[in-house]
Amino acid sequence: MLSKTRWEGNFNMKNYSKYQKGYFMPPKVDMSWAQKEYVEKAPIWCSVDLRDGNQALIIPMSLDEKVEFFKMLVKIGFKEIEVGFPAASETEYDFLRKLVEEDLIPEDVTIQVLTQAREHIINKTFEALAGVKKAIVHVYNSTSVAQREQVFKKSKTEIKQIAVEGAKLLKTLTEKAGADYQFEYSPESFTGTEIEFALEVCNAVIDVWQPTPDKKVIMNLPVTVAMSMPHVYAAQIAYMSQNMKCRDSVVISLHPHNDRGCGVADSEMGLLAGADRIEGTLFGNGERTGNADIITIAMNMFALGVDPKLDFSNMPELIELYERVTRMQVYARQPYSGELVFAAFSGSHQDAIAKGMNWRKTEDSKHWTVPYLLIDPNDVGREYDGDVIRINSQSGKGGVGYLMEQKYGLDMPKKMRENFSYRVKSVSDHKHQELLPDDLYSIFRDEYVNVETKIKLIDFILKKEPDGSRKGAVHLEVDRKEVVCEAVGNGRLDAVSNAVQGYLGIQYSHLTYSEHALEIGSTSRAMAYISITGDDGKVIWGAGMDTDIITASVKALFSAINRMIAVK
Ligand SMILES: CC(=O)SCCNC(=O)CCNC(=O)[C@H](O)C(C)(C)COP(=O)(O)OP(=O)(O)OC[C@H]1O[C@@H](n2cnc3c(N)ncnc32)[C@H](O)[C@@H]1OP(=O)(O)O
Ligand SMILES: CC(C)C(=O)C(=O)O
Repeated sequence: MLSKTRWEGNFNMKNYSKYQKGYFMPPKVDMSWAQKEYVEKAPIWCSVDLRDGNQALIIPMSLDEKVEFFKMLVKIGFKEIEVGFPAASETEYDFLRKLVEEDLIPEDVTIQVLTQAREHIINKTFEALAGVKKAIVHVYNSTSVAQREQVFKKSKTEIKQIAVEGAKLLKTLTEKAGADYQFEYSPESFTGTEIEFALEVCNAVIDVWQPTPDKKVIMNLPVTVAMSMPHVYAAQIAYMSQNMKCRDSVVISLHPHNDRGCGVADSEMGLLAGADRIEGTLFGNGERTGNADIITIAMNMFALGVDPKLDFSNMPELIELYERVTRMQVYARQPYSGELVFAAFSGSHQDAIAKGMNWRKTEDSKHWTVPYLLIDPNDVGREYDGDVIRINSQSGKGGVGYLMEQKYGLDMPKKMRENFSYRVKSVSDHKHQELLPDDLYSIFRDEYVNVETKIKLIDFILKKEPDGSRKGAVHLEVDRKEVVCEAVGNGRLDAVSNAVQGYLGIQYSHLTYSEHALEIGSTSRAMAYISITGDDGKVIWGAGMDTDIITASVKALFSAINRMIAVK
């Protein structure tokens, strides 16, 4: 958390005229891509976690941490991985060497390295690549108005020359190494560059590299800093895609940062507008507000029925590793991965989810349509019990009942669920905290099951009369004194009920009753639920648990009676 003193100063939100549009619309704007509804096929994914993500960390990853992260990226299914900026530091350099020397790069994975378009940095990068036969060498220089004026203090021609010289050096050194490297160029700060100039620089680099459809180059058009709404970026991508030289020999790649919170939207719209490849990171880690979150882009495809060709089925494992090695945190509401993204605390959501889940069981529906859940949490390794229905004072009977049924096999009557859920809400409200399933079970057990505060069942013997009624005796303990009462009734429960009402001088009506087995087998127990209505009209619920079903029902009755007496 930022310390309070950091916030002292003169802030002026009225000063918005200080800001102006820093992006450039293409000379011809084509928005036909906006007719497409969704991204129909997985792009080429390139993880830049180990470079862009890593360079933004307070403490960059150690060598071992980078190796662990790399293995996870491979497991997820990335085929292109930017492993670092080998000229940046010893760790970056050594990491690349370790991958090579310990043969950690699978056959079907291509590593990528980043270099500035500066001779000594490129030389150092190639030194680090010694012995690597297949790689993507990615060179960049800034082309934006601001960088030209303020940082490089160079003309457009000079800036283009930096790119061209860098491109030439990559070609020369690759030929010298006899390697099969693919080339990538980024007009860094593309979003602040006049679009025609960006195109001119890219085309000049293409002229140097002379790609063919069999040997494509990658032109990466980064949102180094997000400056516009996503449709503007997409219009820029459409223009670049339509006007770039040798388009069939060029892979158009996107690398959106998230300054405006639109990294994912920029990526998706850019793909619709003609891009082929996405550079991004897991959970959107990266400079400032981060890079585009590849998990979200991929899972958005998945949620529309498209195979994203990346596997996020074990999100909890991924989060554990990511948080440990980056020392960052996955935000609780991060799409698809945050702790709370499948959680429903509010009653009406829980009720709809519980009904939706039950509907799926009976309807055998092919497509996932459960309300409030975009995807099935199970698909990304999340549990319905602990992750979806979560209980606090906003919860309702639907969710509470669903949890009690799923977790403990307790199928309470609907009205009892309601009664219990109000009890649960009250506990949560007063404690001001979330309640876990075990807390719910404790409340249920303490409040409703085998309650013996005033009267306790010791035994009962009832015989069936020729007319079908029951007659006999009930052995009770009342206020710790043993008593035996005569019992007569239509059935066993009715007989016991009549005996107790007579002995205690109380009255109630409208007895409702239901029961079910708790476990299957010889040692199985039964659970019975009973409600009684007092002469004040109040409905009181009780539950009884026993190995014998009749005893369970009598205990449920006694629970209800004891609870009724307690509130009087
Ligand atoms: C948007 C992005 O994320 S791009 C990637 C950024 N990532 C990083 O910078 C992390 C790794 N970088 C580093 O470790 C260091 O910057 C190094 C080792 C690469 C270079 O270090 P240094 O040369 O000491 O410093 P620095 O990067 O500040 O160099 C600045 C000089 O390079 C020039 N420069 C910067 N980027 C480029 C580029 N892409 N191409 C050509 N020249 C460049 C600047 O104009 C400046 O020139 P000047 O010395 O004439 O003023
Ligand atoms: C090097 C480039 C692609 C970059 O990281 C950026 O522009 O954000």
